[in-house]
Amino acid sequence: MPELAVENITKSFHGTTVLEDIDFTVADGEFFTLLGPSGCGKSTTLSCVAGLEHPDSGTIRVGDEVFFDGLPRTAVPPEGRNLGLVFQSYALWPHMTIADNLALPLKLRKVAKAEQRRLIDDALTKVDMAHLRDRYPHQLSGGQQQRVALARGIVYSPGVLLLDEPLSNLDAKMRGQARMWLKDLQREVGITTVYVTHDQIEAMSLSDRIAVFMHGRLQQVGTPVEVYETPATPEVAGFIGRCNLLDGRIDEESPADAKTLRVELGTTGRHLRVVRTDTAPAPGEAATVGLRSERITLTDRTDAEGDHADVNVLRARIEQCSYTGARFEYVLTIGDLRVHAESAVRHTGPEISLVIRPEDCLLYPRAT
Ligand SMILES: Nc1ncnc2c1ncn2[C@@H]1O[C@H](COP(=O)(O)OP(=O)(O)OP(=O)(O)O)[C@@H](O)[C@H]1O
Repeated sequence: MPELAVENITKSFHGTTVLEDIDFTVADGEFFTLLGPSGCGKSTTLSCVAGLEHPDSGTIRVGDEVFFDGLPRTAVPPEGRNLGLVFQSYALWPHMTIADNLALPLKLRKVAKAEQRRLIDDALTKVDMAHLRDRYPHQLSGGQQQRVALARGIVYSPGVLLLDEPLSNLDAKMRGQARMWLKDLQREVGITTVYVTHDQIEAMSLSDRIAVFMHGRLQQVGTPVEVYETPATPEVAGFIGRCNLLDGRIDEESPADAKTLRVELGTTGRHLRVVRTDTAPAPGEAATVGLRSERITLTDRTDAEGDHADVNVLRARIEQCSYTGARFEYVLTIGDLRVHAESAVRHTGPEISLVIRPEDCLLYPRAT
């Protein structure tokens, strides 16, 4: 299966731009996720790949086969694209048995009867539903209906599987289980998959690579580790995981040649030493520091503030502490800055020390 390429697509609805210059490629067999908050354009992008919507410009192709081209205008209809589609609503026909629901796309493709039976059994076996082939959709649980919808998406061996929030109707526990078998299924079938979700845990645990969308633009494409460890923008850092975004200014005294920079934190009069990056703002310029809540170490010790053998130590006040079972989540204040932190240990405060490694601080120019 050649790669799926989405090249510079733009799309407006009623004069409002909802996709701006979206550009990515999905490799053969890859699990590729479009992730972002509600309304950022994920589903519209998927619909453009499926042929249910047409971009205003750009190109969508699989290898040399062009599905859409703005110039000259080419638009292959959805049924000509050989894609498997599974949506949040399972869209199974209620008056048909599970086997008949799967037979429908095969009949449309004029597959011989005996072959239909073999393909249906094969697809239902893959999702562990072969024993329920003669039931009707209303006789199945939500999770079982979702498996059937997936079996129907792969029964005719499409070139690419497009999944739009397929697990979002399931409860939290079922979603966790469904994630695991979906990943196993995708590996077993080896099918190129484009997956839409606003759930970062789902994206992180399922994907080979993630495309992070915000306001109709692609912010970053990378592996789960890349988007988590080196988010391209403060927005990506803030969307994936729990990340404090602290406004500051690069200290005028920061030496230009050192590996680290000092950032004055807002108006607190406190400083944080952070690792210098290629895109670091110059001394005196406004900066945003991203600090993941789980990378902050909390200690009751009353170490003096400042640099301590390669770590920062800051004193803070505990404003709130919530017990979530696995850990305690804290809201802390450093002067007028609010910081979220977490720990496996209960600290009663009211004063506490934060230990922060410079390499755990993400540094960005502050957006004006
Ligand atoms: N048919 C349409 N007509 C007008 N506006 C639309 C249409 N479809 C989508 N939009 C708008 O385009 C923007 C992107 O919508 P889209 O459904 O792609 O977002 P999304 O990221 O998938 O969000 P969600 O996670 O809530 O489904 C939104 O502002 C939406 O209101």
